[in-house]
Amino acid sequence: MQDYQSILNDIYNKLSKKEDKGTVASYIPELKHVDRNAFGIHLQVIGDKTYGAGQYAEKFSIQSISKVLTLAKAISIEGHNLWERVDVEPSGNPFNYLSLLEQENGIPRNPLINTGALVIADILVSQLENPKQDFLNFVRQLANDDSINYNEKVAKSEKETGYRNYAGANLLKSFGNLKNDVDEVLDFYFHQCSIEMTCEQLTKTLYVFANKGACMLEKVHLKKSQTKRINAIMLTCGFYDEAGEFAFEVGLPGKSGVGGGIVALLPKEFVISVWSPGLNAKGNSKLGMQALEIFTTKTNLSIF
Ligand SMILES: NC(=O)CC[C@H](N)C(=O)O
Repeated sequence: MQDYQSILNDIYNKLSKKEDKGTVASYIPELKHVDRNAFGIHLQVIGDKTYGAGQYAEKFSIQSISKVLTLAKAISIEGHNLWERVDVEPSGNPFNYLSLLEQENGIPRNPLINTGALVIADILVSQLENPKQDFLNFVRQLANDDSINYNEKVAKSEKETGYRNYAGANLLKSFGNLKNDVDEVLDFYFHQCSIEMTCEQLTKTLYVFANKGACMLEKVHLKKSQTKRINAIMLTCGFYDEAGEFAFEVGLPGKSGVGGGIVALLPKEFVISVWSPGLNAKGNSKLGMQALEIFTTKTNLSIF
C-alpha cells in the first residue's frame, strides 16, 4: 500500500522551495496577477480516497485543459465524423503555431492545439442550443459541482489580445473549416479557456477519462472507446512540442494549460492535478512537470 499523502507532502515541500519556478503567462493580461509562489497538488484514486497538498483548493484558470472537455462533448455528439475536420497527429510545434495549418489545407494536426480546438468549438457552437451554458453544464455534471464557472474578466482579457487566435480562426474560415461566424466561435473559445477550477475540481472532472467514460457518480458520459481515444490524444498531443518529454519523464496521458495547471491520469487507477503558475519555454507548468515526474517515479505508476 502506497503512502500517497506522504508522497504529495514530499513533492510540495521539495518544489515549493525551488527558486526557479518559471514565468507566469502575461500575453493574456488578466493571468499575470496570479501568485507565482502558489503550488497545489491533488490526487484522486479511482473508487477510493483523495489526497492533497498545498493550495489544491484554490481556483485557477484552466485555459487549454478545457480543450479535452470540449473534445469530449463534441465526440459524444458527433462520434467519429469529427475526424474529417481535425487530425490526430502530434504537431511538434507550439500551441499557437499557424504555418502547418496553411500547408495542410486548413486541417489542424490535432484537437489540443489552438486551431484544432477552434474547429471543436465551431462544432459545439453548431450543435448546442445555448453553447456556452450547455457546455458549462456538461463540465459541471462531469465534476458533480455546480460552482464551476467562467471568469468573464479572463475571457474579455483574451478577447482583447487574442490576435493569433483571430488569425487562426480566419485561416480556418478561409479553408472552409469553420462553419460559424469567427467572432462567435472565438467568444465560445475564450470562455471555455476562462473556466476556473481548483486542483480538486480538476481531478474530479477528469475522473471520467480514468473510469471508462463514467463520472464519479458512475453516470456514463462517454463510450469506452471514446475515452480510450481521448486518452491517446492526451498522451501524444497534450503538451504540444513537449509531449515526447512528458511521456518520457512522466509516462501518463495528460493536459496542460497556460494558467499553470496540469492534469494527468492512469486509466482505472488515479487522476492527479497540479498547479504552479510559472511556465517553462514550451508553455507548460515548470514545477508541475517536475511534480508529476517525481510522483510516477516514487509510486512506480505509469502506463509504461
Ligand atoms: N496553452 C494554453 O493554455 C493556451 C490557451 C489560451 N487561451 C490561448 O489560446 O492562447
